[in-house]
Amino acid sequence: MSATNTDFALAIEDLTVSFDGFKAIDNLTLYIDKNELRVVIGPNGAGKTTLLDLICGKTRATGGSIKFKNQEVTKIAEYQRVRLGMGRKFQTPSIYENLSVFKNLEVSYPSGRSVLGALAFKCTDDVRQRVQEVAQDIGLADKLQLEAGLLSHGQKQWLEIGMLLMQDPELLMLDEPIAGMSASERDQTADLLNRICKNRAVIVIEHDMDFVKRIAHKVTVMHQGKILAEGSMEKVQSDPQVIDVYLGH
Ligand SMILES: Nc1ncnc2c1ncn2[C@@H]1O[C@H](COP(=O)(O)OP(=O)(O)OP(=O)(O)O)[C@@H](O)[C@H]1O
Repeated sequence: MSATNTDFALAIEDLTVSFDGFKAIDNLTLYIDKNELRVVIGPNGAGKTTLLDLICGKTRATGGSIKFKNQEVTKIAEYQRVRLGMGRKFQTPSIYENLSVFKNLEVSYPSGRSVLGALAFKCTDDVRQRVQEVAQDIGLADKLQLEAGLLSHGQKQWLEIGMLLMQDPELLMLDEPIAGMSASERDQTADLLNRICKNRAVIVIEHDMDFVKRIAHKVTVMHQGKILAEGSMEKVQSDPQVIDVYLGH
């Protein structure tokens, strides 16, 4: 396999990052297909969050390469990666609590991204239509006029995913999306993720194995900054090394 293959949404090769000599990501190679939902699992400190930090540009790699849609992005800034079509959701929601759900989605439309764009921004029919589509996807179509601060914890997480979807990203990264959610919110989040990975690649970091089973096309198991195992849920679950370092605990 080679990163010249244009069929990958994301091609990561020999990626390394050192913090004061400690390799949090150690020569890691990973390929994500278009429209693939990949779940990354592994014990605490395995390097999962650091991997997403490197992909989105929050942290700079010490070595190796990250290609997004066959374009080298390893050295470009975080905002430039967003413009190319990457979206990253962090664990704490960053919604505008005192604006309506509609407004939260509207201000996330790409033309509002620059200061000039935001000043000149008009809520056209295109924007309204996009807000409606995204609201359907995230299950908040009947909550558009509600103040976002009044949503439940789970609904706030979905709204934040919706704000990323407004930009129609081709790669979406989610770090523990069901943390703190009720059982029914977890079920709905699984359905939501299964819906939104139809048009884009999605990488999810998750610890809840029942949830992983419901969403993963493929699972990558990380350990000490490297990939320990990769493949279907069944394959990694029955891998003795994975049971030893992660699932058996
Ligand atoms: N900026 C940094 N400076 C120094 N060390 C760091 C930095 N970021 C991460 N690390 C270290 O890198 C290792 C991997 O951390 P990371 O948060 O990526 O693990 P993780 O797999 O996401 O763990 P968890 O499941 O607990 O979130 C840890 O040992 C962490 O202490």
